[in-house]
Amino acid sequence: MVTSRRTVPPAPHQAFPVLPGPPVLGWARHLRRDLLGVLTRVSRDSPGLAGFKVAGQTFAVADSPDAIRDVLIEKADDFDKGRRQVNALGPVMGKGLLISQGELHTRQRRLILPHFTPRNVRRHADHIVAEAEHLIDTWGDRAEVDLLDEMNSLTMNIVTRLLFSSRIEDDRAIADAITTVFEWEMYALTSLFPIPMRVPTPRNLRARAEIAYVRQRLGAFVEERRRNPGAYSDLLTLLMEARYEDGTTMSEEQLLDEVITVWGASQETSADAQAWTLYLLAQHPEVLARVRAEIDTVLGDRPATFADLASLPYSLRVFKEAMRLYPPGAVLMRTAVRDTTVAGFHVPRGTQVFISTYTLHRREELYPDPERFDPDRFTKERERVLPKQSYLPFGAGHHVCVGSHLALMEGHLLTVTLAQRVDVELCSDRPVEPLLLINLRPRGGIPARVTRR
Ligand code: HEM
Repeated sequence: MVTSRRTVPPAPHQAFPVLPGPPVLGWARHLRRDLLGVLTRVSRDSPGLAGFKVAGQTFAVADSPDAIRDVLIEKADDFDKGRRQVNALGPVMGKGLLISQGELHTRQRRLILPHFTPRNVRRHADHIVAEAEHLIDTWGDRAEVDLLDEMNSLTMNIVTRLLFSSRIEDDRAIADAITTVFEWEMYALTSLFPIPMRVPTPRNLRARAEIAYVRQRLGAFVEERRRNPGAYSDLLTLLMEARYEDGTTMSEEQLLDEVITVWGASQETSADAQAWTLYLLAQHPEVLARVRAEIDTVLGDRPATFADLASLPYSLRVFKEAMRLYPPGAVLMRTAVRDTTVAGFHVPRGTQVFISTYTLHRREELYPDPERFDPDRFTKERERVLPKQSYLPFGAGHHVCVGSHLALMEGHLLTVTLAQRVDVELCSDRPVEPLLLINLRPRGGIPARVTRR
């Protein structure tokens, strides 16, 4: 049965509890080095909203369905993305959807969302499976690989193909550039006093160069399209042709910001989710056996199509459960723009709130024995009785993931295709730790042997 940890509601205007920390700088050092650790400690006895201090400033952590519902939905107008987040992500994404706000955000979402409805993402299913089969071919009969690298190049090829009808062949350079950019963004998000990008420190100069590289690589696709209109029919074409209510199209700059946002928001998240899914399957042969039994019945040896997915429910549960344990968007951030209340607690204007899906997804009262990998938590019957906002791999509210239908379809197809075609054996028994680098990736990658079945 699902129960709430909090039994007595807080008195009106009561402050949320704050975790005692080291004197003076508080949790500053931990914030940079081990944000997940801090969130886990804050969450331990938290009534859903609790805080920790960094150099006299209080950060709040929301990780119960009630508290998260208030921040992201009920009182969403009392929060914005905050200066820290806009400063950290703005140099890459400009005014793209993920960090734009207010009217611009509403207008852009209206333009972009129709291209990602369940009906419209179906057409990408065959491309996704073809890219997975192509990757598996490159492994031959047997190979030693890093699953994270491989999933990164797979999802990069998928999104590049959907957006640009093309491949980014030398993807290592762009993947490394993205890692450097994410490192800079984490620094800007979690440092006490991050030095703004415009100041030419060695760290900033390195990040600037990589950002310029990524924007230039993706910008080249847009330029090519301008030179050859009519030659393609892909997501970029649809975004270029999309019209606002007044009949105009996106400006050149806004288009590039949105392309980079969609590309950036979809690529690494999907790679991390898939790498964690393979990792968990490799450790749970009984789960893998059920996935394969389902595949044998429905597909045999033929490739999966969109039409098969409804008959492969267990494989989808596996992917969902992997994202419960390792949600790529493990921490979302918001800032209170006025005094407000969250889960009954007073939250002063200016408070930065970490929405921790990582600890939400591990709350014992929602997910008994939370560390256990148990895909049957997501049977239809059990999903139906989960309280709303208990499972948030795609966030919620105004900024909920635009690509959630595409991401679920992609994760489902890739889980099926990889389980169908290869055996995965981990090279080490040591548990792989999660690393929060904007997204939740496996720290140090996942070395593994893949063998064609
Ligand atoms: C497993 C894969 C994915 C995960 C876990 C994921 C997760 C998320 C989360 C948690 C947010 C909300 C961020 C916030 O509230 O601050 C988000 C936003 C977003 N996602 Fe995804 N995402 C995934 C795949 C995709 C894909 C395939 C696309 C491609 C279209 C995409 C595009 C976006 C965009 C554009 C936003 C910003 C929406 C807005 O701010 O209005 N994502 N995603």
